[in-house]
Amino acid sequence: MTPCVFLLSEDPAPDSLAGCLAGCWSPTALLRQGCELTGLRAAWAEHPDRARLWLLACPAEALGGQLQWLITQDLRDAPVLWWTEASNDLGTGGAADLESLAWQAGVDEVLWSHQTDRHGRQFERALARHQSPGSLSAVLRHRQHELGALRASLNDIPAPIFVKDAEGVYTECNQAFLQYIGLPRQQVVGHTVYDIAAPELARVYDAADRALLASGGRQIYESQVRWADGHLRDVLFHKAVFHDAQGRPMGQAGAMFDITERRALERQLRQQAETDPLTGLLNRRSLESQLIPRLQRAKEQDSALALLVFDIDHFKDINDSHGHGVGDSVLRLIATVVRQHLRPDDLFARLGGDEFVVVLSGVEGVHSLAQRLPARVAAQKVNLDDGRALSAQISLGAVVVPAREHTVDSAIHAADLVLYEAKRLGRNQGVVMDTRPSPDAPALRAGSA
Ligand SMILES: Nc1nc2c(ncn2[C@@H]2O[C@H](COP(=O)(O)OP(=O)(O)OP(=O)(O)O)[C@@H](O)[C@H]2O)c(=O)[nH]1
Repeated sequence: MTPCVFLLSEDPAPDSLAGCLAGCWSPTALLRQGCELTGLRAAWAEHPDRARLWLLACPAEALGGQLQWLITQDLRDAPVLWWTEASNDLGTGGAADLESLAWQAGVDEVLWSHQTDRHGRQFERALARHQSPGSLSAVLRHRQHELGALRASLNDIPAPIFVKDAEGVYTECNQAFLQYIGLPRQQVVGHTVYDIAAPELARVYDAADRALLASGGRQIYESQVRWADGHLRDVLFHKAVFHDAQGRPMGQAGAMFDITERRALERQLRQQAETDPLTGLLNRRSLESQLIPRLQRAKEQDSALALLVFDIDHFKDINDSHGHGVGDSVLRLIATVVRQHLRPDDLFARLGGDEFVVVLSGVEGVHSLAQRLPARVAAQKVNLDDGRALSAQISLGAVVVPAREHTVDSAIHAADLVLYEAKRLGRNQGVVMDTRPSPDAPALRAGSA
């Protein structure tokens, strides 16, 4: 049966194509895009029983437009072959990319000009492949259409999406994924995470992939991904295993959600909720939440807790004489000075106003610290606007108490009582009360700066 070939082409069609077609198909069956639409429709309707085929001869940029035109004219019910000139510098990868692009656009088969001979055998074989409904080619065409449509939809989704086989080789990904990691498609599809990510991150992804394949089902986890600009971003992965007809895992598909900004905001909110904004120290609430488990551990080990409470002497006078701004500077300076004398595991909090608490990670050194801190604080100066300098002093009460006898509040209260004692003794000094049941433990020791 003589095929009815509808050629959509630049006008005129390339000579090389015309030459090829002349060998096999009647030129009367060729139509050009420039022809009258009514003429084209008439020609289309005239041959309903003959094998019909669209032959597009256009540059890659025009392909999508031509296919779209066929669809909008309701003329897209015959196979579409795309005849194209392969430029010499395209290379194998470039040709594969172009074919993939053509399939995504809805082309059934790509015919390269250099492969078509002057007798048109290429065209005949392609026609035979595409006109037999049960042929492998028709099935493949159907699949390619589906795949093309799927790829087009995946590319419309803003979240990066990827598909891997059971060996962890990427078999598909969308445009957002390529943009996210900053790699071209050919460096991703056909490769594994070890080819596209730094080894330490690749190991994390690979372990998660293996765990998911072993367990089946779905997986949601957070990890970091190096973005195209080189920065690490926080990413939430949603992944699922897919199976073949026999239920064997074939691979996994995943979507990535960038949660970097959300995590940063959470960190900021958590920090605001846990710290005193003026000094950056822990606030009362987070001191309690960190001290409760520490106290519990000390109880289990039947050990002691060393806790210091201090406040600024006559702080109200500083505020009244120099203003709240200077008072704030004094609070910040004292926080900085005291922090320099603590270890990383010590807890340091501003309870409110001019009252601070330190919980030492061990009891040793509490006496020397209690005596040293008032002297160190008194030695510091806050510069005033008028050129003068102001120094502040603190009074400090410290307790060493058996953990089993105390709650957080009672331990702070015990230290508060010792602080009053320091004030009563003349301020600007630290006093320590050790209530451990030890015969040689000194009950009360005071020291001034
Ligand atoms: N600048 C400043 N002052 C504060 C802040 N919070 C509380 N205050 C002030 O701290 C002062 C605490 O005063 P008092 O509790 O009377 O203590 P004091 O004057 O240090 O007296 P003694 O403790 O007996 O030496 C008050 O004037 C509060 O207004 C703050 O965040 N910044």
